[in-house]
Amino acid sequence: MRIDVTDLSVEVAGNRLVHDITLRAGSGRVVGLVGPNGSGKSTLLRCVYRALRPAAGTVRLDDADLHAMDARTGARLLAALPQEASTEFDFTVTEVVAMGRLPHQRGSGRASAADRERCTRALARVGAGHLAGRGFLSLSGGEKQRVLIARALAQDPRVLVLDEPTNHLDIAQQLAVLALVRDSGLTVLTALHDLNLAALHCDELYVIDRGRIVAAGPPYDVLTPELLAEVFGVRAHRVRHPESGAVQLLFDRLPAPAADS
Ligand SMILES: Nc1ncnc2c1ncn2[C@@H]1O[C@H](COP(=O)(O)OP(=O)(O)OP(=O)(O)O)[C@@H](O)[C@H]1O
Repeated sequence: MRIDVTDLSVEVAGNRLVHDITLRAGSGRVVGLVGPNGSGKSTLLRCVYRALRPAAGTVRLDDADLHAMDARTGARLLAALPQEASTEFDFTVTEVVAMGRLPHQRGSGRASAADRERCTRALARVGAGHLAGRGFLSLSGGEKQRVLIARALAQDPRVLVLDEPTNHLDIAQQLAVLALVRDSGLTVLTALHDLNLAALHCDELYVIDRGRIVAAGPPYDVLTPELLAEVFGVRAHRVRHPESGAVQLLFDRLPAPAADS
């Protein structure tokens, strides 16, 4: 299933934070959204997963307008990992993951054996099966993140929208989660801070700066030293991974501008 964002603008409290964004994640593609702090990544993604309504423009899944769908239909197609997921109550891990099944349940809303099986499998896929009986609030940041990814997988969506899925994860878990996301075969739109992880795991990248898309394409074409200086204010040197050949970046601070004499 394809995600098409067309001419999307988003306003929060009367401020336009995201301007005229058009992007596409083709079916089964992993598309990364990168940009400096405060550039609008979360605001854009929140509108894609319907926590915000667009001020203008559309988000479509194949040809269906996501913001015109009822909540249950939308939740069967799209699962999200928000950046700051708050669970106010101390649910168990099993209960949190089971929330992912709600869009599929009718009537009593009771989980079936098949629902429970899906939840167990989703937890196992993120290596968190041993946490099933724990209280969610007692988990470490990385453990919480994995449980929330399991909830999104248990939702059995066609499309995943992820805001910083590697937050709080150690390096082994970062690589494991991104490999899992890739291997899911789902269409993925994900914000990532780590440009090297983005280069390794994404088919295409969109770069957002001050609420506007400023570059798009395959990682090697997008992550140029010129763009990284311009948008992120860093000096970057590109190398090839010695085994995979993937582009990787080495960073330095840009030299300070010469003082006026
Ligand atoms: N409710 C709000 N009212 C006013 N400004 C807001 C509000 N929410 C977000 N902003 C501002 O909008 C801009 C974009 O925020 P957003 O969270 O989308 O950026 P981001 O790219 O996800 O940042 P980060 O990488 O730091 O997570 C920021 O300058 C932020 O301060």
